[in-house]
Amino acid sequence: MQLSGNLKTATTHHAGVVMEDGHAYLPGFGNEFSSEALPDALPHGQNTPQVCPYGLYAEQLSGSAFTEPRGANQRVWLYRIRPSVVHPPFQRMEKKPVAKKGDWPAPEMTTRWDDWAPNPNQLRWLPFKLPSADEAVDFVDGISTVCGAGDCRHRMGGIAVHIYTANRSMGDKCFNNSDGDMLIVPQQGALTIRTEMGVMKVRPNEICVIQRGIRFAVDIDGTDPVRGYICEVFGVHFKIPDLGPIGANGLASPRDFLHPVAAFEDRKCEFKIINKYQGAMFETTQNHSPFDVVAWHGNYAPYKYDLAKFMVINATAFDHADPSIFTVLTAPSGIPGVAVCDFVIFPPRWGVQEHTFRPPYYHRNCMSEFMGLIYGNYEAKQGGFLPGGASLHSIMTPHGPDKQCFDQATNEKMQPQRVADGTQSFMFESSFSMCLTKWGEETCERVDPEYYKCWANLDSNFDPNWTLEKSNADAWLKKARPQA
Ligand SMILES: O=C(O)Cc1cc(O)ccc1O
Ligand SMILES: [Fe+2]
Repeated sequence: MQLSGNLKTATTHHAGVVMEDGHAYLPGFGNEFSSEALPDALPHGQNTPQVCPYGLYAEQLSGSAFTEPRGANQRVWLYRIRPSVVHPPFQRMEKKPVAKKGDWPAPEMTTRWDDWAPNPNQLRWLPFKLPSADEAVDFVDGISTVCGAGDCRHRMGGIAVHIYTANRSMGDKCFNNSDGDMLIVPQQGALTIRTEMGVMKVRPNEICVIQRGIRFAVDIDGTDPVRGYICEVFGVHFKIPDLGPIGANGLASPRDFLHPVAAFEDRKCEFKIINKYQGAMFETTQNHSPFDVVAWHGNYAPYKYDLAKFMVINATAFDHADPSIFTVLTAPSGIPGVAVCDFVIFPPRWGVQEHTFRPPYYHRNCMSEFMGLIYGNYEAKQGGFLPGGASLHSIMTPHGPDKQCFDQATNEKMQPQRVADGTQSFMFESSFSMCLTKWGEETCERVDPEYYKCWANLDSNFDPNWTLEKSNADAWLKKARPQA
């Protein structure tokens, strides 16, 4: 398969499974993979022979401390044409000038959380602006930070939520994020992502994770603008959640996580490496492609996942289950059950509960909830929350269904009905109290000042003369005990 330049993919027993996007992948969450683009490029029986096959260099990329327990230990061995260290020194990148053309706001990626004042209000963003045709913006140049918290300089964890927009491919330029793992959620337009481990195509309603330090370049089809969301986590890695009483099957299945197969290019060229290190951007230009890994083995590799494959588990009798039942991936903090980030989706499904206010309940949470919409609409807000937009309900910030949703859900006939058909919304739920950035609250010019009004007409329905007998409210409980 010819992918770009003289990129060659695996042709051996490590060839992976060719999926309908035309690329080959290695399935299985957390597996130990082996992949070689040329036969016998992986050394047999050892990692570092005196001379590697094909004259390749062996290089280890560690995603965990050497001494972490086996279940948490992540590393990959790369067999490459040149070691990554062959590059001129990185230079600090100039701050980008404010965009003049169109009304697309100049992007700003940051991990400085104290530059902007806190705001405890409910926030909603209209769809983030896309670059106009006369602005050439690639994926890494088009990233802006909306909110986040925590420190990328230690392993205690942290989170940053970014929006990306782009209308150009990165070409001979790649991104090396030294700070965190990136969960990328395309909302508009497909991404073809070249990585050191191979190529992945990620379309809207698919997501991918590219771990810290893995070099990657994002290409797009033509110049149609793309947009999406990124959740960057510091010091931790995403994993699929434990299932507890659900059993051995359900939610996201390990076999549906797809990793690229080895693909390399042996190309002399001016190749720019962008390095985000301690929140600052650096660049260098080397004289060859960094995508020169002929073979690799290990368990530290990017992956993609199709959200349509999520096996939904939900309440089938009464009441509304907490959204944790929809967790696709979790980046755990050190505290049991507490996440740096849970990636939660609200997938199409049946709603069948009876005697129940079916939409999300009103609540205040000790977690931050950042939501995005890939397509369609969100079940608790039929209007205003639009694809490519977002909302943030911060720690202890009250929120819940809007007036229209409340009225509908309190009057609707309790029969099975499809929920969220033709839609896909998601949430980055974090135990961190996230700070807004200047870009997020001001520069992007997308904060909807009217948001609070969607709850304003939720009037009192209080009836002091209400009685249990008159209301017959417990009839359904009695029905469940016919012998009594
Ligand atoms: O606030 C939201 O819309 C997200 C959410 C959904 C849900 O089903 C229950 C709780 C919750 O926070
Ligand atoms: Fe919520």
